[in-house]
Amino acid sequence: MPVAAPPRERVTDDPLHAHGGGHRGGHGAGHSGGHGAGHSGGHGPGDGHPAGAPAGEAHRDGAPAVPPLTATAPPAEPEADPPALPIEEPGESPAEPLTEAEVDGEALAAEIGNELAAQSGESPQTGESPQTGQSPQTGEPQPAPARAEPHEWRGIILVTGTDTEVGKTIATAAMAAAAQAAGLRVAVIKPGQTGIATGAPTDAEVITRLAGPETVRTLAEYPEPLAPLAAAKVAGQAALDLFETVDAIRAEAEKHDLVLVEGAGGLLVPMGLRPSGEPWTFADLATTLGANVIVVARAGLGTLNHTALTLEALHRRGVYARVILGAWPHDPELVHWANLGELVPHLVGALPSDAGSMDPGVFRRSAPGWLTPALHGVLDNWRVWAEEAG
Ligand SMILES: Nc1ncnc2c1ncn2[C@@H]1O[C@H](COP(=O)(O)OP(=O)(O)OP(=O)(O)O)[C@@H](O)[C@H]1O
Ligand SMILES: C[C@H](N)[C@H](N)CCCCCC(=O)O
Ligand SMILES: [Mg+2]
Repeated sequence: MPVAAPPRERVTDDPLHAHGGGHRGGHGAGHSGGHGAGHSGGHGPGDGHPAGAPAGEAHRDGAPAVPPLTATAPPAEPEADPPALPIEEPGESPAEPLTEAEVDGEALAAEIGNELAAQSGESPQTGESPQTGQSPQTGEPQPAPARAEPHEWRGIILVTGTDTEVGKTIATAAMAAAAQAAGLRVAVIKPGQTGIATGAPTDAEVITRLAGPETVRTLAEYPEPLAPLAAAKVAGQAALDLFETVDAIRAEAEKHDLVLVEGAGGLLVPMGLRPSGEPWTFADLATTLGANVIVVARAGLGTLNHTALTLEALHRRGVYARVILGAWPHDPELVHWANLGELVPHLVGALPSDAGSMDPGVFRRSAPGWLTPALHGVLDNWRVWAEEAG
Protein backbone atom coordinates (compact mmCIF):
# COMPACT_ATOMS: atom_id res chain seq x y z
CA MET A 1 0.00 0.00 0.00
CA PRO A 2 1.56 3.29 -0.95
CA VAL A 3 2.00 5.70 1.91
CA ALA A 4 1.97 9.35 0.94
CA ALA A 5 4.92 11.54 1.78
CA PRO A 6 4.53 14.07 4.56
CA PRO A 7 3.47 17.55 3.50
CA ARG A 8 6.20 19.72 2.11
CA GLU A 9 7.16 22.41 4.53
CA ARG A 10 6.44 25.93 3.41
CA VAL A 11 8.02 27.33 6.51
CA THR A 12 11.76 27.29 6.28
CA ASP A 13 12.29 29.04 9.59
CA ASP A 14 10.81 26.38 11.83
CA PRO A 15 12.33 27.06 15.23
CA LEU A 16 10.03 24.76 17.16
CA HIS A 17 11.83 21.89 15.52
CA ALA A 18 15.14 22.95 16.96
CA HIS A 19 16.35 22.45 20.49
CA GLY A 20 15.99 25.66 22.40
CA GLY A 21 14.38 27.38 19.43
CA GLY A 22 12.15 30.37 19.82
CA HIS A 23 8.91 31.08 18.09
CA ARG A 24 8.14 32.84 14.90
CA GLY A 25 6.96 36.31 15.70
CA GLY A 26 3.58 36.26 14.08
CA HIS A 27 2.36 38.62 16.75
CA GLY A 28 4.88 41.24 15.65
CA ALA A 29 4.59 43.64 12.77
CA GLY A 30 1.20 42.52 11.58
CA HIS A 31 -0.24 43.15 14.99
CA SER A 32 1.55 46.25 16.12
CA GLY A 33 -0.33 48.53 13.78
CA GLY A 34 -3.82 47.97 14.93
CA HIS A 35 -4.51 46.96 18.48
CA GLY A 36 -3.56 49.92 20.54
CA ALA A 37 -0.54 50.91 22.48
CA GLY A 38 -0.82 47.95 24.77
CA HIS A 39 0.38 45.70 22.00
CA SER A 40 2.24 47.88 19.55
CA GLY A 41 5.91 47.34 19.83
CA GLY A 42 5.50 44.75 22.54
CA HIS A 43 5.72 41.60 20.48
CA GLY A 44 8.52 42.10 18.04
CA PRO A 45 12.05 40.79 18.13
CA GLY A 46 12.65 42.45 21.47
CA ASP A 47 10.46 39.97 23.31
CA GLY A 48 12.80 37.13 22.64
CA HIS A 49 10.71 35.70 19.83
CA PRO A 50 12.38 36.40 16.51
CA ALA A 51 10.07 38.08 14.06
CA GLY A 52 9.66 36.79 10.57
CA ALA A 53 6.40 34.94 10.12
CA PRO A 54 5.81 34.18 6.47
CA ALA A 55 3.80 36.90 4.78
CA GLY A 56 0.83 34.62 4.37
CA GLU A 57 0.62 34.14 8.11
CA ALA A 58 0.78 37.79 9.07
CA HIS A 59 -2.16 38.84 11.14
CA ARG A 60 -4.35 41.53 9.65
CA ASP A 61 -6.29 43.63 12.01
CA GLY A 62 -9.93 42.69 11.97
CA ALA A 63 -9.55 40.62 8.83
CA PRO A 64 -8.80 36.99 9.53
CA ALA A 65 -6.96 35.38 6.66
CA VAL A 66 -9.70 32.79 6.41
CA PRO A 67 -12.96 33.66 8.17
CA PRO A 68 -14.37 30.98 10.42
CA LEU A 69 -16.74 28.51 8.82
CA THR A 70 -15.83 29.69 5.31
CA ALA A 71 -12.71 27.64 5.00
CA THR A 72 -13.08 27.21 1.25
CA ALA A 73 -11.69 30.70 0.74
CA PRO A 74 -8.18 30.76 -0.71
CA PRO A 75 -5.33 31.88 1.51
CA ALA A 76 -5.07 35.64 1.91
CA GLU A 77 -1.86 35.64 -0.09
CA PRO A 78 -2.07 32.84 -2.64
CA GLU A 79 1.15 31.07 -3.35
CA ALA A 80 2.65 30.88 -6.79
CA ASP A 81 3.13 27.19 -6.15
CA PRO A 82 0.18 26.02 -4.05
CA PRO A 83 0.98 23.36 -1.50
CA ALA A 84 0.10 19.79 -2.15
CA LEU A 85 -2.68 18.20 -0.20
CA PRO A 86 -1.24 16.82 2.97
CA ILE A 87 -2.45 13.27 2.63
CA GLU A 88 -2.00 12.65 -1.08
CA GLU A 89 0.74 14.36 -3.03
CA PRO A 90 -0.38 15.26 -6.57
CA GLY A 91 1.04 12.96 -9.15
CA GLU A 92 1.23 10.06 -6.77
CA SER A 93 -0.20 6.88 -8.10
CA PRO A 94 -3.58 6.08 -6.58
CA ALA A 95 -3.71 3.55 -3.80
CA GLU A 96 -3.47 0.03 -5.06
CA PRO A 97 -6.31 -2.29 -4.11
CA LEU A 98 -5.49 -4.59 -1.25
CA THR A 99 -4.39 -8.03 -2.28
CA GLU A 100 -5.67 -11.06 -0.46
CA ALA A 101 -2.37 -11.41 1.34
CA GLU A 102 -2.71 -7.88 2.64
CA VAL A 103 -6.18 -8.26 4.09
CA ASP A 104 -5.11 -8.93 7.62
CA GLY A 105 -3.60 -6.77 10.29
CA GLU A 106 -0.29 -8.57 10.41
CA ALA A 107 0.44 -8.11 6.73
CA LEU A 108 -0.55 -4.47 6.91
CA ALA A 109 1.60 -3.89 9.96
CA ALA A 110 4.59 -5.41 8.17
CA GLU A 111 3.88 -3.30 5.13
CA ILE A 112 3.66 -0.18 7.25
CA GLY A 113 7.08 -1.02 8.60
CA ASN A 114 8.50 -1.39 5.12
CA GLU A 115 6.96 1.89 3.99
CA LEU A 116 8.47 3.60 7.00
CA ALA A 117 11.82 2.07 6.32
CA ALA A 118 11.65 3.23 2.72
CA GLN A 119 10.70 6.75 3.77
CA SER A 120 13.63 7.04 6.09
CA GLY A 121 16.04 5.94 3.41
CA GLU A 122 16.38 2.40 4.65
CA SER A 123 15.85 -0.82 2.83
CA PRO A 124 12.58 -2.56 3.44
CA GLN A 125 12.38 -5.40 5.90
CA THR A 126 13.59 -7.89 3.32
CA GLY A 127 16.33 -5.70 1.88
CA GLU A 128 19.92 -4.94 2.64
CA SER A 129 20.99 -1.76 4.34
CA PRO A 130 23.95 -0.65 6.36
CA GLN A 131 21.44 0.81 8.82
CA THR A 132 19.60 -2.42 9.43
CA GLY A 133 20.27 -4.61 12.39
CA GLN A 134 19.39 -8.24 12.82
CA SER A 135 16.49 -9.63 14.73
CA PRO A 136 17.82 -11.64 17.67
CA GLN A 137 14.99 -14.12 17.16
CA THR A 138 15.10 -14.70 13.42
CA GLY A 139 18.37 -13.17 12.30
CA GLU A 140 16.41 -11.35 9.60
CA PRO A 141 17.34 -7.78 8.72
CA GLN A 142 15.26 -5.25 10.63
CA PRO A 143 14.67 -1.62 9.75
CA ALA A 144 16.44 0.84 11.98
CA PRO A 145 14.15 3.07 14.03
CA ALA A 146 12.28 5.48 11.79
CA ARG A 147 11.95 8.98 13.18
CA ALA A 148 9.37 11.15 11.51
CA GLU A 149 10.75 14.24 13.21
CA PRO A 150 14.44 14.83 13.69
CA HIS A 151 14.11 17.30 16.56
CA GLU A 152 12.15 17.67 19.74
CA TRP A 153 9.30 20.12 19.78
CA ARG A 154 9.62 22.78 22.43
CA GLY A 155 8.07 26.13 23.11
CA ILE A 156 4.42 26.63 22.30
CA ILE A 157 2.46 23.73 20.80
CA LEU A 158 -1.20 24.06 19.95
CA VAL A 159 -3.36 20.95 20.23
CA THR A 160 -6.42 20.76 18.04
CA GLY A 161 -8.54 17.85 16.89
CA THR A 162 -10.41 16.66 13.87
CA ASP A 163 -13.52 17.10 16.01
CA THR A 164 -14.63 17.39 19.61
CA GLU A 165 -14.32 14.24 21.78
CA VAL A 166 -11.41 12.82 19.81
CA GLY A 167 -9.01 12.65 22.75
CA LYS A 168 -7.32 16.06 22.72
CA THR A 169 -7.31 16.27 26.49
CA ILE A 170 -5.92 12.77 27.00
CA ALA A 171 -3.30 13.35 24.31
CA THR A 172 -2.36 16.69 25.84
CA ALA A 173 -1.94 14.99 29.20
CA ALA A 174 0.27 12.36 27.58
CA MET A 175 2.45 15.01 25.94
CA ALA A 176 2.73 16.83 29.24
CA ALA A 177 3.62 13.64 31.10
CA ALA A 178 6.27 12.60 28.58
CA ALA A 179 7.85 16.04 28.50
CA GLN A 180 7.89 16.23 32.30
CA ALA A 181 9.47 12.80 32.48
CA ALA A 182 12.15 14.11 30.10
CA GLY A 183 12.85 16.94 32.52
CA LEU A 184 11.00 19.77 30.81
CA ARG A 185 9.01 22.40 32.65
CA VAL A 186 5.52 22.09 31.24
CA ALA A 187 2.48 24.35 31.24
CA VAL A 188 -0.92 23.50 29.82
CA ILE A 189 -3.42 26.18 28.87
CA LYS A 190 -7.07 25.71 27.97
CA PRO A 191 -8.20 29.07 26.57
CA GLY A 192 -11.92 28.35 26.53
CA GLN A 193 -13.52 25.64 28.65
CA THR A 194 -17.21 25.18 27.90
CA GLY A 195 -19.80 22.93 29.50
CA ILE A 196 -18.99 23.80 33.10
CA ALA A 197 -22.68 23.45 33.96
CA THR A 198 -22.64 19.78 32.98
CA GLY A 199 -20.56 18.99 36.04
CA ALA A 200 -18.12 16.88 34.03
CA PRO A 201 -14.47 17.24 35.00
CA THR A 202 -12.87 20.11 33.16
CA ASP A 203 -10.01 19.46 30.78
CA ALA A 204 -7.69 21.19 33.25
CA GLU A 205 -8.83 18.80 35.99
CA VAL A 206 -8.31 15.76 33.77
CA ILE A 207 -4.83 16.90 32.77
CA THR A 208 -3.89 17.76 36.33
CA ARG A 209 -4.97 14.32 37.52
CA LEU A 210 -3.33 12.34 34.75
CA ALA A 211 -0.13 14.29 34.16
CA GLY A 212 0.29 16.84 36.95
CA PRO A 213 2.16 19.44 34.91
CA GLU A 214 3.80 22.32 36.70
CA THR A 215 1.17 24.79 35.51
CA VAL A 216 -2.39 24.29 34.29
CA ARG A 217 -4.47 27.33 33.40
CA THR A 218 -7.97 27.84 32.06
CA LEU A 219 -8.45 31.35 30.69
CA ALA A 220 -12.25 31.41 30.46
CA GLU A 221 -15.04 29.09 31.57
CA TYR A 222 -18.58 29.02 30.20
CA PRO A 223 -21.59 27.02 31.43
CA GLU A 224 -22.98 25.60 28.19
CA PRO A 225 -21.30 22.79 26.21
CA LEU A 226 -20.91 24.84 23.05
CA ALA A 227 -18.15 26.43 21.05
CA PRO A 228 -16.47 29.05 23.27
CA LEU A 229 -17.79 32.09 21.37
CA ALA A 230 -21.33 30.73 21.31
CA ALA A 231 -21.07 29.78 24.99
CA ALA A 232 -19.89 33.29 25.87
CA LYS A 233 -22.76 34.86 23.97
CA VAL A 234 -25.51 32.74 25.52
CA ALA A 235 -24.10 33.33 28.99
CA GLY A 236 -23.68 37.05 28.45
CA GLN A 237 -20.01 36.67 29.36
CA ALA A 238 -17.02 38.32 27.77
CA ALA A 239 -15.69 36.51 24.74
CA LEU A 240 -12.06 35.45 24.68
CA ASP A 241 -9.84 38.14 23.21
CA LEU A 242 -7.27 36.84 20.71
CA PHE A 243 -4.44 39.03 21.88
CA GLU A 244 -5.06 38.56 25.58
CA THR A 245 -4.96 34.84 24.84
CA VAL A 246 -1.70 35.24 22.92
CA ASP A 247 -0.20 37.25 25.77
CA ALA A 248 -1.24 34.68 28.37
CA ILE A 249 0.33 31.87 26.36
CA ARG A 250 3.54 33.79 25.75
CA ALA A 251 3.78 34.65 29.43
CA GLU A 252 3.81 30.95 30.27
CA ALA A 253 6.32 30.30 27.48
CA GLU A 254 8.71 32.63 29.30
CA LYS A 255 8.54 30.38 32.35
CA HIS A 256 8.31 26.91 30.84
CA ASP A 257 10.11 24.78 28.26
CA LEU A 258 6.87 23.56 26.76
CA VAL A 259 3.44 25.16 26.66
CA LEU A 260 0.61 22.97 25.41
CA VAL A 261 -2.52 24.86 24.42
CA GLU A 262 -5.69 22.80 23.97
CA GLY A 263 -8.39 24.14 21.69
CA ALA A 264 -12.10 23.39 21.85
CA GLY A 265 -13.49 21.02 19.28
CA GLY A 266 -11.75 21.32 15.91
CA LEU A 267 -9.54 23.85 14.18
CA LEU A 268 -12.11 26.35 12.90
CA VAL A 269 -14.41 26.52 15.91
CA PRO A 270 -15.09 30.16 16.80
CA MET A 271 -13.09 30.76 19.97
CA GLY A 272 -13.69 34.42 20.73
CA LEU A 273 -13.59 37.92 19.32
CA ARG A 274 -10.86 40.18 18.04
CA PRO A 275 -10.85 43.81 19.16
CA SER A 276 -12.50 44.56 15.82
CA GLY A 277 -15.44 42.34 16.76
CA GLU A 278 -14.54 39.63 14.24
CA PRO A 279 -14.46 36.04 15.48
CA TRP A 280 -11.16 34.20 15.73
CA THR A 281 -10.44 30.53 15.53
CA PHE A 282 -7.76 28.18 16.85
CA ALA A 283 -6.18 28.40 13.39
CA ASP A 284 -5.86 32.15 13.89
CA LEU A 285 -4.19 31.52 17.22
CA ALA A 286 -1.69 29.21 15.52
CA THR A 287 -0.77 31.73 12.84
CA THR A 288 -0.61 34.60 15.29
CA LEU A 289 1.70 32.67 17.59
CA GLY A 290 3.59 31.00 14.73
CA ALA A 291 3.26 27.77 16.66
CA ASN A 292 3.33 24.17 15.53
CA VAL A 293 0.10 22.21 15.85
CA ILE A 294 -0.74 18.70 16.93
CA VAL A 295 -3.93 17.35 15.36
CA VAL A 296 -5.55 14.65 17.45
CA ALA A 297 -7.48 12.29 15.19
CA ARG A 298 -9.68 9.26 15.51
CA ALA A 299 -8.40 5.89 14.35
CA GLY A 300 -11.58 4.56 12.78
CA LEU A 301 -13.61 5.00 9.64
CA GLY A 302 -13.98 8.64 8.60
CA THR A 303 -10.70 9.82 10.01
CA LEU A 304 -8.85 10.06 6.70
CA ASN A 305 -11.17 12.76 5.41
CA HIS A 306 -11.35 14.67 8.69
CA THR A 307 -7.60 14.53 9.17
CA ALA A 308 -6.85 15.57 5.58
CA LEU A 309 -9.23 18.53 5.87
CA THR A 310 -7.59 19.69 9.08
CA LEU A 311 -4.05 19.23 7.78
CA GLU A 312 -4.91 21.00 4.56
CA ALA A 313 -6.38 23.95 6.43
CA LEU A 314 -3.20 24.20 8.50
CA HIS A 315 -0.91 23.69 5.52
CA ARG A 316 -2.59 26.48 3.58
CA ARG A 317 -1.93 28.79 6.48
CA GLY A 318 1.73 27.83 6.62
CA VAL A 319 1.34 26.02 9.92
CA TYR A 320 3.45 22.94 10.53
CA ALA A 321 1.37 20.07 11.89
CA ARG A 322 1.65 16.48 12.97
CA VAL A 323 -0.97 13.97 14.09
CA ILE A 324 -1.66 11.85 17.18
CA LEU A 325 -4.24 9.08 17.19
CA GLY A 326 -6.30 9.77 20.29
CA ALA A 327 -7.45 6.24 20.95
CA TRP A 328 -5.99 3.15 19.26
CA PRO A 329 -8.35 0.21 19.92
CA HIS A 330 -7.19 -2.89 21.73
CA ASP A 331 -8.68 -5.07 19.04
CA PRO A 332 -7.94 -3.15 15.87
CA GLU A 333 -9.85 -4.08 12.75
CA LEU A 334 -8.80 -3.85 9.15
CA VAL A 335 -9.95 -0.24 8.91
CA HIS A 336 -7.67 0.78 11.78
CA TRP A 337 -4.63 -0.82 10.17
CA ALA A 338 -5.49 0.70 6.81
CA ASN A 339 -5.87 4.14 8.38
CA LEU A 340 -2.63 3.73 10.27
CA GLY A 341 -0.88 2.96 7.00
CA GLU A 342 -2.21 6.18 5.47
CA LEU A 343 -1.57 8.39 8.47
CA VAL A 344 1.73 7.10 9.75
CA PRO A 345 3.87 9.62 7.82
CA HIS A 346 2.10 12.33 9.77
CA LEU A 347 2.04 10.59 13.14
CA VAL A 348 4.01 11.51 16.22
CA GLY A 349 1.95 9.46 18.62
CA ALA A 350 -0.93 7.10 19.28
CA LEU A 351 -2.64 6.45 22.60
CA PRO A 352 -4.29 3.22 23.68
CA SER A 353 -8.04 3.53 24.04
CA ASP A 354 -7.91 2.98 27.80
CA ALA A 355 -5.32 5.67 28.45
CA GLY A 356 -7.81 8.08 29.99
CA SER A 357 -8.96 5.60 32.61
CA MET A 358 -5.47 4.57 33.71
CA ASP A 359 -4.14 5.15 37.16
CA PRO A 360 -2.13 8.40 36.95
CA GLY A 361 1.10 6.63 37.88
CA VAL A 362 0.63 4.09 35.12
CA PHE A 363 -0.37 6.85 32.70
CA ARG A 364 2.78 8.86 33.43
CA ARG A 365 5.08 5.87 33.11
CA SER A 366 3.37 4.73 29.90
CA ALA A 367 3.01 8.08 28.11
CA PRO A 368 6.57 8.20 26.65
CA GLY A 369 5.87 4.91 24.90
CA TRP A 370 2.93 6.45 23.03
CA LEU A 371 4.87 9.39 21.60
CA THR A 372 7.84 9.74 19.30
CA PRO A 373 11.03 11.55 20.35
CA ALA A 374 9.65 14.71 18.69
CA LEU A 375 7.25 14.82 21.63
CA HIS A 376 9.81 13.64 24.18
CA GLY A 377 8.69 10.03 23.98
CA VAL A 378 10.47 6.85 23.03
CA LEU A 379 8.20 5.51 20.30
CA ASP A 380 10.71 5.29 17.47
CA ASN A 381 9.61 2.36 15.37
CA TRP A 382 6.04 2.20 14.12
CA ARG A 383 6.44 -1.31 12.85
CA VAL A 384 7.40 -2.56 16.28
CA TRP A 385 4.63 -0.46 17.78
CA ALA A 386 2.10 -1.87 15.32
CA GLU A 387 3.18 -5.41 16.04
CA GLU A 388 2.90 -4.86 19.79
CA ALA A 389 -0.37 -2.97 19.54
CA GLY A 390 -1.87 -5.68 17.37
N1 LIG B 1 -7.06 7.28 24.72
C1 LIG B 1 -8.16 7.38 25.48
N2 LIG B 1 -8.34 6.60 26.54
C2 LIG B 1 -9.45 6.66 27.29
N3 LIG B 1 -10.44 7.49 27.08
C3 LIG B 1 -10.33 8.30 26.06
C4 LIG B 1 -9.18 8.31 25.20
N4 LIG B 1 -9.36 9.26 24.28
C5 LIG B 1 -10.56 9.81 24.56
N5 LIG B 1 -11.14 9.22 25.61
C6 LIG B 1 -12.43 9.55 26.21
O1 LIG B 1 -13.23 10.12 25.20
C7 LIG B 1 -13.84 11.29 25.70
C8 LIG B 1 -13.34 12.47 24.92
O2 LIG B 1 -11.96 12.63 25.11
P1 LIG B 1 -11.36 14.06 25.37
O3 LIG B 1 -12.03 14.70 26.53
O4 LIG B 1 -9.87 13.93 25.44
O5 LIG B 1 -11.82 14.79 24.02
P2 LIG B 1 -11.45 16.23 23.52
O6 LIG B 1 -11.02 16.07 22.10
O7 LIG B 1 -10.49 16.84 24.45
O8 LIG B 1 -12.84 17.00 23.53
P3 LIG B 1 -13.14 18.56 23.74
O9 LIG B 1 -13.34 19.12 22.38
O10 LIG B 1 -14.39 18.55 24.54
O11 LIG B 1 -12.01 19.20 24.47
C9 LIG B 1 -13.51 11.39 27.18
O12 LIG B 1 -14.56 10.81 27.89
C10 LIG B 1 -12.26 10.58 27.31
O13 LIG B 1 -12.14 10.02 28.59
C1 LIG C 1 -18.46 21.05 24.73
C2 LIG C 1 -17.48 20.26 23.91
N1 LIG C 1 -17.04 19.13 24.66
C3 LIG C 1 -16.30 21.13 23.47
N2 LIG C 1 -15.59 21.64 24.61
C4 LIG C 1 -16.71 22.23 22.52
C5 LIG C 1 -16.93 21.71 21.15
C6 LIG C 1 -17.37 22.77 20.18
C7 LIG C 1 -17.67 22.20 18.82
C8 LIG C 1 -18.32 23.20 17.93
C9 LIG C 1 -18.61 22.62 16.57
O1 LIG C 1 -17.69 22.25 15.84
O2 LIG C 1 -19.79 22.50 16.21
MG1 LIG D 1 -10.66 18.40 25.72
